[in-house]
Amino acid sequence: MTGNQDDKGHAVVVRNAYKRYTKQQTILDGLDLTLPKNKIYGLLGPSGCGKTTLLSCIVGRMRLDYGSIKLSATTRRELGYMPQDLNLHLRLSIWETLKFYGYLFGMEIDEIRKRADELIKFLQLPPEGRMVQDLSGGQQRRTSLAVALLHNPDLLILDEPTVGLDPVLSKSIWDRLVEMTENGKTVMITTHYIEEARQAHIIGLMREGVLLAEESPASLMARRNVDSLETAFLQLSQLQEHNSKKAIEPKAYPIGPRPPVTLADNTWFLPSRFKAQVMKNLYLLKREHIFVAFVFLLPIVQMTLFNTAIGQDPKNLPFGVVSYDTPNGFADCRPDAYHGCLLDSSYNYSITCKYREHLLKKDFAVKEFRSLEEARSNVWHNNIWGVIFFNQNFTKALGERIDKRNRLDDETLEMSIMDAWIDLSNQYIGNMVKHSVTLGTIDFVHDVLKDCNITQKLFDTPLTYETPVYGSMIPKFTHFASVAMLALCAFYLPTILTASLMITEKMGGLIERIMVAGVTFSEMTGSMLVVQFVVMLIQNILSLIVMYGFFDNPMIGNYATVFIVLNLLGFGGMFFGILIGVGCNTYYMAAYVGTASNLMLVFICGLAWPVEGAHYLLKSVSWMFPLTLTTQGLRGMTARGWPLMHPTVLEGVASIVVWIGLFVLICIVLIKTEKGSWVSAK
Ligand SMILES: Nc1ncnc2c1ncn2[C@@H]1O[C@H](COP(=O)(O)OP(=O)(O)OP(=O)(O)O)[C@@H](O)[C@H]1O
Repeated sequence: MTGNQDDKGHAVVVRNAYKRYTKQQTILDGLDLTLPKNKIYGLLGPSGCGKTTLLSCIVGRMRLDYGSIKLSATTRRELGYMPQDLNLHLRLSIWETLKFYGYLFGMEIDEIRKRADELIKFLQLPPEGRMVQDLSGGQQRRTSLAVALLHNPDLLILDEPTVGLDPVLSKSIWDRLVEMTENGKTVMITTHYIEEARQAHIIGLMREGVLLAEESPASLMARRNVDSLETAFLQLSQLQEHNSKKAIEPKAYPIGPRPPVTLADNTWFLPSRFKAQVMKNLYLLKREHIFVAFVFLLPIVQMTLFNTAIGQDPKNLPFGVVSYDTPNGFADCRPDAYHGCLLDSSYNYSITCKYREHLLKKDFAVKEFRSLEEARSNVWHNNIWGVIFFNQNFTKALGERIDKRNRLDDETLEMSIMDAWIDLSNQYIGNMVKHSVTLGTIDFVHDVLKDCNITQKLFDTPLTYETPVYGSMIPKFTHFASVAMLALCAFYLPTILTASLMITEKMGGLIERIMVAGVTFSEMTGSMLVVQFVVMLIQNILSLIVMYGFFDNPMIGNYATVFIVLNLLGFGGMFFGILIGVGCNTYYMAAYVGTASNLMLVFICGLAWPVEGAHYLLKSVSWMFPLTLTTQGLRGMTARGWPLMHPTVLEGVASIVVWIGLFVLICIVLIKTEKGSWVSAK
């Protein structure tokens, strides 16, 4: 910020400051403020007049719309800030909080210990192991004040530090502030207790976005000829109201440069601040036993549920059989009796008994009906999934069909055919029933031919499927979807965790406070990534163990390379979570974005159904989405044993790397254009 020569010797100089949140209300209306060094400046004004807004702009938490702010402080360490709201991590103890902020300000542990002991005593704080959330409101505010005083800053900005304190403690705080100014410090303080501000060296009376007065309490009262600050303020307010009624032209709102408050250590990355953030994240994680257990249990539960609930063929489906070929129904079926070749003259049994055996082998719950009408009525009433019907003399007709083949009359051919009626309202079960009945019938015919020593191939379609090049002879849906499930979890579990952590910190104003302490976006996200990287590694290991160790999913590739690609997806998920955190200010919004994108990716990226089957327009853009190519690469690695250097796998890796870059880019654009932000205030 620029200033002139007169600004030398001043700790804070605000010139022609304008700020508004909405066009309807101007909060700072060309405000000028001067705070000389080594003084206490008491900023007073009615509730809602803009005191907090002004302080937020001074500490760099927000930016003016127009005007300038100059600080004598050149580094963040020289600035101490106590916001109006608590803005502290509730799940940290007093000591952990002080240690965290101490490290943020580059202090050594011995120094932090010494200052913490002194402040805990001075501010009468409870034992340092107590969590902030378990403190009373007053104790929380005192902890907040301790954080502002911890690093012994040259410039202290305190937003209502004495609210809710008993008068004795309040007085001792004021005494301490006076003492600090005698030792070269400067203090700016807001308070609702106007008379309390008598101890300030300068008073700024703020109203309707400007300062009505800026002078020492004594001269302020003397000039108005009153003996209380309250009365002086009242008089000035009345005068301002009178003058503003006379003003005819509304003032234009200026548009122009608004450089941010920049302090020397506002560098993009400082290892000490990064370390402090990592430490804080670990403290928080350590405290959340149940949450951590949940985070690690989630992939196990997801993978187990997926493998046990999805993709398995339904068993014991009720299926009807009507056989007019057995006069007394299946009661006549005696397994020892119907062995042998049905072409033999001694063969006197219904072959449909054998067919029933094959249906049972296909895990159908076979129900016998004596009439076709009754059976079909049961299909109609959803009691059975279908019915198969055998004509009278089916055994004889089948025997003739095998024996005579090309000399068969139409009637016998017709009699040797079974008819089936199937409920196809449920596509998956219907197809599965059809498939099982067909397979059962093929097995049955093979069995019959074998008993008669006739080569089975004679009655087969002229096509043989040899051992598959990749995959198993009977592919399962789970084999297709297992990789999709892995990819989805690897991407979304970190997304959920990152987005929720960011929004928690954002909503509590925590990010804003640590930002004032100098923490940058890269340090904050970097520290999150480090902690979450470990979480992600464990989650992905657990997912792989359950998916391939406990369940029979195809895995002929290299576990290490699959693991690497999964973790890349995890990084993609983390950066997507950061983007959600930057773009959304509430959990609701984040939940909607997360859920909507999840569903969209499942459909677009070929996770629930092969991309090859999608609409051609969708198919042509599907590859662009984050999970499509990477999942295809992973599928090739697990089911086909492709190495990391296989072109398709490399395409998948490149795709997620590009997406990570894109997420970072969008975050940066959102922050720079202030459309989204990693803090709530703007
Ligand atoms: N994020 C925001 N969006 C819109 N309006 C806001 C926002 N923050 C504050 N305001 C409005 O700006 C005005 C000034 O608020 P500010 O918190 O700066 O006042 P204050 O003087 O500190 O009040 P108090 O003494 O009650 O803390 C208020 O009318 C408030 O409603």
